[in-house]
Amino acid sequence: MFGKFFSSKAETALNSGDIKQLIADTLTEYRSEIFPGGILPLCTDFNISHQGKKITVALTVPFPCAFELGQVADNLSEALQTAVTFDVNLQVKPIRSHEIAKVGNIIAVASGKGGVGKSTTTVNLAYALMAEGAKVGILDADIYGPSIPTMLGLKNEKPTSKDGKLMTPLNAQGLDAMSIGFLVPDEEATVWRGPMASSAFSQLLNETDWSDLDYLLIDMPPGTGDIQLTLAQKVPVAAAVVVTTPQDIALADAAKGIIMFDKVQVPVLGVVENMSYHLCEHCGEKSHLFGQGGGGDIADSYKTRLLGQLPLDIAIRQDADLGKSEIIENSAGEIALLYRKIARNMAAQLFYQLDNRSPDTAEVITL
Ligand SMILES: Nc1ncnc2c1ncn2[C@@H]1O[C@H](COP(=O)(O)OP(=O)(O)OP(=O)(O)O)[C@@H](O)[C@H]1O
Repeated sequence: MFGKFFSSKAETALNSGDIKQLIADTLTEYRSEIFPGGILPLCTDFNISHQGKKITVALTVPFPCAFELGQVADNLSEALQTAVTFDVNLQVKPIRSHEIAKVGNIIAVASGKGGVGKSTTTVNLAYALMAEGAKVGILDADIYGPSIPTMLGLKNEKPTSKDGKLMTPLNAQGLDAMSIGFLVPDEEATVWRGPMASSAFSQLLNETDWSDLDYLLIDMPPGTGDIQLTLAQKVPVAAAVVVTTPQDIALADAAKGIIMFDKVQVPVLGVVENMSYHLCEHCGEKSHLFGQGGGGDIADSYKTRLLGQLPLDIAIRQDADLGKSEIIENSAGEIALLYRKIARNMAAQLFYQLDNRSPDTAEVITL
């Protein structure tokens, strides 16, 4: 794209009109998994300004995508031999209306089978969405085995209340977090029966003073029984993501999860295949310990998509145990980038699946 433009301009220097056109063309013609129709047609605001040799492109986008926009800005800087920075304003539209103040889209993270890494994935996707530019909260609905407090490094913390009515969520390096594990000892919640567990969960959701959030991720209890069905029905969930591992038994349960959300008319954004492969730390060879291709097959069979695959990696397990996340600890590492890609896919899917209006084309404002 750049080559075509520059060769047509031959030896002449680019004026500010040319630069504006090049940036607009680049953003219009750019294609990727999350921008199948380009970037500019999705922007509700777009403005280019020059300060000396620096060019700032201000744009408003409907889902978080900081990493990809950063790459586009780098390519433009190189092509124009001038520093191009994007000033990104994120405006995520709430898809489903509900009464929970200040919360945008609620996304359930579910798994048919226990132990597939659902909570680990929820925490990392929450940090990944944040790294991509969104304001994010996490609500632990895994009443019978709340692991979120440990994974966020908040094991012995307790929420407080400013007004004696609403609880202030805990802050985990920028994430709003709430869990039954903050309020009652694990042994106590384990013996609760279905109705008590679901009313405790409703209270957590409704009586928390959430910050302004673009997304609230809910770590669902594993399985597809009554409690999961009740939660899926009662909570105003905009969409769901199903986490699985590639083993047949996990895939069969993941399918049940997709069917459950279908039944309650909650759209499934896609499947995340966790522990997909292991990379040998010596030779770098990829081995598929639990089988290959299962997540993609199940996504195809149930007309959803594979949002991404994550390795079985000791760093993921160690971080989870220590209340850390690769997205913060090693933000440029391969694992952090994989989670961020899945987070972008998930957010983009939510936008495309549920917002089928043909997007307005933003006007290009003069330099
Ligand atoms: N990709 C991964 N690589 C290595 N270890 C992982 C990975 N994902 C999860 N784990 C580890 O697997 C174990 C189970 O993970 P986790 O608690 O997230 O599963 P879960 O599906 O939420 O379980 P449940 O809902 O049944 O409590 C944890 O020790 C976690 O650190």
